Amino acid sequence: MKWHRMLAEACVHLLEQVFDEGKVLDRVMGEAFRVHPKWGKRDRHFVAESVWETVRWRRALAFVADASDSRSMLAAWWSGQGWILPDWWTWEGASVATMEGRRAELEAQPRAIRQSIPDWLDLRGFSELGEAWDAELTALNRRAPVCLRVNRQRGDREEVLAWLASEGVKAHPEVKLPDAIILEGLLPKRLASDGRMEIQDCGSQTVVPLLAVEPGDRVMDGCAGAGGKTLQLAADLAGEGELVALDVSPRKLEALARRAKIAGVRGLQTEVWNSESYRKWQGWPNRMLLDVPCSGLGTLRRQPDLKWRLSESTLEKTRRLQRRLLDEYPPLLREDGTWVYATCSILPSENQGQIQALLERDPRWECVEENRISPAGTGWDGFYAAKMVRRS
Ligand SMILES: C[S@@+](CC[C@H](N)C(=O)[O-])C[C@H]1O[C@@H](n2cnc3c(N)ncnc32)[C@H](O)[C@@H]1O
Repeated sequence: MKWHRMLAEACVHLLEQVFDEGKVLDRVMGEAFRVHPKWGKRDRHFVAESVWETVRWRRALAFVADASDSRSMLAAWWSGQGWILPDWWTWEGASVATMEGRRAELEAQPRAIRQSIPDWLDLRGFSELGEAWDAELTALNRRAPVCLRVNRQRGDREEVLAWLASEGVKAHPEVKLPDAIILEGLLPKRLASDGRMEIQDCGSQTVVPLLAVEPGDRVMDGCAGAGGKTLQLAADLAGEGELVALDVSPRKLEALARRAKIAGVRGLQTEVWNSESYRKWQGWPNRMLLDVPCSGLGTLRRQPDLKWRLSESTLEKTRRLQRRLLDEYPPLLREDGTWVYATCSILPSENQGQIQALLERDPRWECVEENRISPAGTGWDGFYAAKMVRRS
């Protein structure tokens, strides 16, 4: 292991932005790579892995180091990799030898420490999921591979796999899903915006098929964001039918429009949700996706900083928004319409709990199918989707 002092110090600076300033890890890393174009592949790998894994294992590393400052936690992470720390690396916490002993004690610590999550979240998860919570946390603490969804409008999976192989990218199909490819490394940046495929986790790819969109449908994506699922809906429409993507964020809709152009999507309208939207779209869609804002707990593998930013009060605020969207959007549907409620959470209070509560306050609806993607059961991100129709 060859140490570069500037890179090690950069890790501290990045961790402070995440832990002390509450910044989003993914953005912090993206910005760091942008302002340090001279960092080579190995440098970037060292910084990304050190920072990412220290964020993921923050609490466990603080236990091992017996201190919670970033330098100590990094020392705990690096020494845990078997690396000999350089003399110039100083930290407040335990010595490397003491850390060895404390590492051996980690398994006997309470779940919140060994699985590295805040106490309130551990209580919440256990109260909702019971014994299954521990296994879900284990799965959510693993590193996630890059998953792709083949854009069927631009080619089939075999063609994309052959093309990736010709570009030197190792990949294999996910046999349980029709369009999914799992990479055995990272996707080179120059291939990412090709339009033949989108980066989309396997769990996420299970939501849109539940809506059973067919060419000719009028589809509304009510919380489209930057359009991961809108593009999948467009592929199901195969250029026949209409698709409107709504969101409260103009910035996300602009990103969606850019992605849609690259993917060759036709007939897509985007609209920032406003006071007129409700009247304008009344009775228009026969298919609707409501991929609502949620805690994002099912995606902790990909955004481990989330667990340090969430709180019981933000969770409650999110659940209130989910309830409001469940009341506001589905009445827009045509009489014979079908809609799907989805989250990337594994908490029943954001999932089946919201659907149950809706059925109690509005008996017009009926849930005809549910899909719960457990990270422990699948190795994918956690998702929930409920297919809803009007009660006959
Ligand atoms: C889970 S994200 C959507 C992710 C997206 N469907 C995808 O697959 O990439 C939820 C989205 O709901 C949006 N949102 C929040 N409040 C909304 C509202 N009242 N109406 C429409 N969208 C809203 C957020 O801006 C966010 O982009």
